Amino acid sequence: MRSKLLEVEHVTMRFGGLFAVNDLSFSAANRSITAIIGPNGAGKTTLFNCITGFYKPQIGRLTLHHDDGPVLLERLDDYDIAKKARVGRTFQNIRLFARMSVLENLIVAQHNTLMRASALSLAGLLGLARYGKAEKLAVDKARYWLNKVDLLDHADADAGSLPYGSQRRLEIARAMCTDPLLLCLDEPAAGLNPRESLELNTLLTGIRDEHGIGLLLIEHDMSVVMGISDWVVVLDYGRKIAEGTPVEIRNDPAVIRAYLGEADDEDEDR
Ligand SMILES: Nc1ncnc2c1ncn2[C@@H]1O[C@H](COP(=O)(O)OP(=O)(O)OP(=O)(O)O)[C@@H](O)[C@H]1O
Repeated sequence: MRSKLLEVEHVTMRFGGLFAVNDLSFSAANRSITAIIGPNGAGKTTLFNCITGFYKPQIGRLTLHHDDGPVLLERLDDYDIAKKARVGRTFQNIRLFARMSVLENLIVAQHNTLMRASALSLAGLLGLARYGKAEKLAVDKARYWLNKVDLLDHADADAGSLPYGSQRRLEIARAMCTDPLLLCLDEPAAGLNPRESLELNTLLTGIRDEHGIGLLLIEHDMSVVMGISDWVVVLDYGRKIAEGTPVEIRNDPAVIRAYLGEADDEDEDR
């Protein structure tokens, strides 16, 4: 069943006099893919940075609905947003540990769980059973996600040596290893060729359908947005100008105007 997972209420983020996000409200459901689209500079990444704790919005509320109650994201420190609120993220510019192996990148992502099991490393150092079990689970989970993103054969390669499209998939696997309830993806299709974009669509719909989490997606590639989104929110100059299903958004005059930069009536009258 789809229920409200993320609620964004009247969020405003200003940089000096510039309203990067301006009185923005919408919600994203669990078990669904919500795309945030809009022209360059519309405020999409700033919104992600507010959700993931990199920025604190000056106004507004960001609520993540867990089974056992709501979590107010803007009140948490950024590291707690991943750990306690269970919000995962990938970045516009890939941020892997390039000199670590593909598998190691996924183990490091689970460092919180391993640290807990090691009682802050003493048990780990002593090789206690609890730590050994947690370590095995971490490796199993890493291998599960490597298989999902078709990188199991490259587990021992340096992450930095992978082709670009594979690094993008590895970033998604790394985020999934943290067991997020909400996965925020910042332009996951950037730089992918059409075949890789199609594979990405399959991966993301699989995550939605098999793992039952919510995905929030910033994306310029309309084949991805229109192909896999359940709901689309459109921003322009920090404000929401439309939201709806992909079909509704494709035909929305305000959206077409924002993207094509059509002259408004005032300009036409001159
Ligand atoms: N740290 C900052 N300081 C000042 N202005 C900023 C900062 N971050 C973003 N902005 C401005 O806020 C506005 C929104 O930027 P943002 O990066 O959120 O847009 P975007 O929709 O993600 O754009 P793109 O599609 O190009 O990535 C832009 O005008 C940008 O220049």
